[in-house]
Amino acid sequence: MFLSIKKTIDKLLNIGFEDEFGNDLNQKHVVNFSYMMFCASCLLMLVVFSIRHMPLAAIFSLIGMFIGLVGLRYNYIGHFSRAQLLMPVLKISQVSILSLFYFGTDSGFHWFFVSVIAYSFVVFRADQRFSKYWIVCISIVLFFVCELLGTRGVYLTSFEQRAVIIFVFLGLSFNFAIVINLVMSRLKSVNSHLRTLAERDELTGLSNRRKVLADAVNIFADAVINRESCVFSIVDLDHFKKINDTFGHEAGDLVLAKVSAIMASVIRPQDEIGRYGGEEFIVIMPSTSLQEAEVVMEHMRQSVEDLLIETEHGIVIPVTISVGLASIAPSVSRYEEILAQADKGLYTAKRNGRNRLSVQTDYQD
Ligand SMILES: Nc1nc2c(ncn2[C@@H]2O[C@H](COP(=O)(O)OP(=O)(O)OP(=O)(O)O)[C@@H](O)[C@H]2O)c(=O)[nH]1
Repeated sequence: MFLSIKKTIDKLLNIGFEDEFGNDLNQKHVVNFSYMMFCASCLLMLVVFSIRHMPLAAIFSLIGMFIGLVGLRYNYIGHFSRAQLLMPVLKISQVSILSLFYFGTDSGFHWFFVSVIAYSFVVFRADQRFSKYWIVCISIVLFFVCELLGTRGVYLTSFEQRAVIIFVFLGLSFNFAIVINLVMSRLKSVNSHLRTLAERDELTGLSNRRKVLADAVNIFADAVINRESCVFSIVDLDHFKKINDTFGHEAGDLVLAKVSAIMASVIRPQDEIGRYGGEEFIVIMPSTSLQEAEVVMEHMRQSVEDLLIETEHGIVIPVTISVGLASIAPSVSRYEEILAQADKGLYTAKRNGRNRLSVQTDYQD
């Protein structure tokens, strides 16, 4: 149930926004949330004033709610700056009027100025310092005005005033809980997006060099600790320069993307693949013997050879790969040694005519 409430709140806060990673998205969510809270409070006051037969105050609440909806709409249709600025103006007016003239300052209703200050710090960017500090200053001054004037609630009994204090406490807690939650979950999603960007190769969608080498370190360490076999393989597209020269760089990119996709689809779930650089890739196969690795890589070689890559002019580009393989050995203490060995295997495969595998076993070379 808690999850479905959270999902509904998330959906509400996301209305009007794509799941993007723009700078302002977090602020937009907080602005959305603030308007929703503001409209809900206006609705509540409308009910209270109607029950208490206070038509003028009820009309004010209605107008407040209408302006709140206008602000919400500004946010949805992209007038973010207007929405951003209108909110604190509304909130400051609402808190001042209700605190001074209705609830009385004994109710502590003016503590809601704290939420205005928090809003300013979350929503305004560094280049909007001027607005931010003005709003903060006005909120602080009005808070002290309320505190010093000490007006009594005109229409409230002392019991009702206590109820307002509890309402202020709960309202502020809810406000802070949601705003902090919004900021934190936004930070988390931006973080994971940045990590994906930092670890992915843009063209092929595979792990980039940094990520695949980090995987290599971890898999190598696990293999050493568990005394298991593991195989590193380096894959290189054959005559790729010729492909670029004949069909153009764009066609070359297309070939890289297609070959990467097919290679990623034929490796096993436990294997890791990444772009080492240019038209070179690394495949790491943990807990795998050389014979098993050969089967996987031969399947890959065949799948690439069978691949039909057509240019936009309908010309089929023939593409093959050469593969060097090397397995962990008792004498090896660094993963770079297996990689260097696999690279020797690749060199042999190229020298022997390309479109083939070459297993390198002799670390003495
Ligand atoms: N289109 C495209 N080309 C790239 C990219 N990265 C590297 N290249 C090209 O890949 C080519 C690699 O050429 P070489 O290293 O001579 O290798 P090769 O032509 O594949 O020859 P062999 O490896 O000996 O079969 C160079 O022309 C690079 O410009 C890329 O991201 N996109």
